[in-house]
Amino acid sequence: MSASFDLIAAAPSPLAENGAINLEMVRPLVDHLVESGVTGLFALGTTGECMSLTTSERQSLAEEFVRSSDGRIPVTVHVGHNSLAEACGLATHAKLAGADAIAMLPPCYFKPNSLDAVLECLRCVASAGKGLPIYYYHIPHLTGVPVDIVELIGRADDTIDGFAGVKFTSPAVDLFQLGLAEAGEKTVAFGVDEMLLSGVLAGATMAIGSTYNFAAPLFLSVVQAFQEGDLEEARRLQQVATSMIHVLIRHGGLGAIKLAINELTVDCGPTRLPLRMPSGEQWPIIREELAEVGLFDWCQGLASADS
Ligand SMILES: CC(=O)N[C@@H]([C@@H](O)[C@H](O)[C@H](O)CO)[C@@H](O)CC(=O)C(=O)O
Repeated sequence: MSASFDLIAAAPSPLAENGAINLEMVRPLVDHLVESGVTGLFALGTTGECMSLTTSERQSLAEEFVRSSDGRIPVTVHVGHNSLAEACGLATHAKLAGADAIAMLPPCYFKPNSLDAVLECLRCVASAGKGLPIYYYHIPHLTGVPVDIVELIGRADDTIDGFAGVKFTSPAVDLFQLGLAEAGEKTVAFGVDEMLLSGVLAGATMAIGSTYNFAAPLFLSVVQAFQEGDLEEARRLQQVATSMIHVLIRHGGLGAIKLAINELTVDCGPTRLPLRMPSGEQWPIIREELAEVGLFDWCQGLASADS
């Protein structure tokens, strides 16, 4: 690839069959991610089921992700929490654990009702992170906290030490903001895998997503085709990726994505309620549909994974 592009895997949190965190599977997962071509990992975010874990479990997993990476790829730890006090504690812990950056979802039960309130929360957590780069995690369709990210970037850049940019996981209608934000020289990490090419066209130079855990080669090919000026090939490859994601959404969304990660890379165990995972018996059907849309043509290593 000519220009640099950061494809970052939103890592699942490995759990044992009884639902307890499984620290032993973190290193095998990180080893796989390092080999897969991703340039970073995002721990304890949505894919990591952050809101279903206790603070102590999140701290233990954060430590193990950092230890397992051992400097091979940067580790960003999501620290957002409905309790700002807990979020600040997680931010300080991430700093002490050696994380490379942190990210913060806004509190989403008692929701900040203005950009000023969002910035106040971000400032608290940034300060607790003691200078760690911090990204605002913008996912309004799940948090119910709408933010104009161009305005947020402008205000945060001037007033919040360590502010590094936005993790932008928002429906298409906001996509125009991404291009404007990129112009502001702050990093906007695009978080909608099924629209990666649209994000790249809008100017994104970083993407964070769940399906990059097992399909990084396919998505890296999308970006490479675009950078080489072959828009038709980039669109064709994006269509394979989007069809793949559609299969997984039809079979259960994040639960099906974690099942695919388990079956195609490293076994990270079940999801925690309220998330549900398709049963193992479903996998041959899902795998067949993934093969039909061409996933395994682009991820050779996966084709050999046990069906
Ligand atoms: C709502 C959601 O889970 N979005 C995912 C996407 O990667 C998503 O799984 C993918 O686009 C398929 O819909 C990521 O943006 C989430 C993420 O990066 C994280 O785990 O924090």
